Amino acid sequence: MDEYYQLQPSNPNSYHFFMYDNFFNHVNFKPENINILDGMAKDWKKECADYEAKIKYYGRIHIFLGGLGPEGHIAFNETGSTRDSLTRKIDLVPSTIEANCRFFNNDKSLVPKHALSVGISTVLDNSDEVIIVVFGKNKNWALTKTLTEKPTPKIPSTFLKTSQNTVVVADYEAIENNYKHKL
Ligand SMILES: N[C@@H]1[C@@H](O)[C@H](O)[C@@H](COP(=O)(O)O)O[C@@H]1O
Repeated sequence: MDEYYQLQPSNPNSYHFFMYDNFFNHVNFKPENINILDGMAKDWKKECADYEAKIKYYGRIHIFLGGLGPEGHIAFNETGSTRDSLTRKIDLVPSTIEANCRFFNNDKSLVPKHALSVGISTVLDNSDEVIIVVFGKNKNWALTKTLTEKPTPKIPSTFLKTSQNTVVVADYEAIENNYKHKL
């Protein structure tokens, strides 16, 4: 769904590396059937447009499987992302850089400041099913807002409610919080 901008695929913190290390290296997918945004693309606009075109060419995505950012992002759709957003380059917000610096020796200066990401429309309008997994206490706020707020670009995950085909899977820590009474 997303990749850091200008981070080599061989970098252990890239989503390329993560996906190969945790999944693709253990299954027998044909390489030509693996499609991850190229964060190193010289022309990021073309890369993003080509990604959208490829999805349209194949018809639909059967399942999007993603997580939830601490301030309510889906993939890297940060605050301000609109319901009709498509694949594009995104400026990461401070809370995302803060949350992800745990993978970069806890050094915020090492976290890329931009990413390529599918948009909200890309996810919700092109898929049969969206599964969002939400684990941990630091997702309390975002999960509560996702479930209780009206859809708003301020918290892009609230747009999940505009699709009939979204399933949220959360652990107890993500649900049990100060906002529990509102759920
Ligand atoms: N770009 C990714 C998102 O796609 C992911 O949803 C989020 C939450 O990940 P996790 O569930 O591992 O906390 O982290 C990053 O910001």
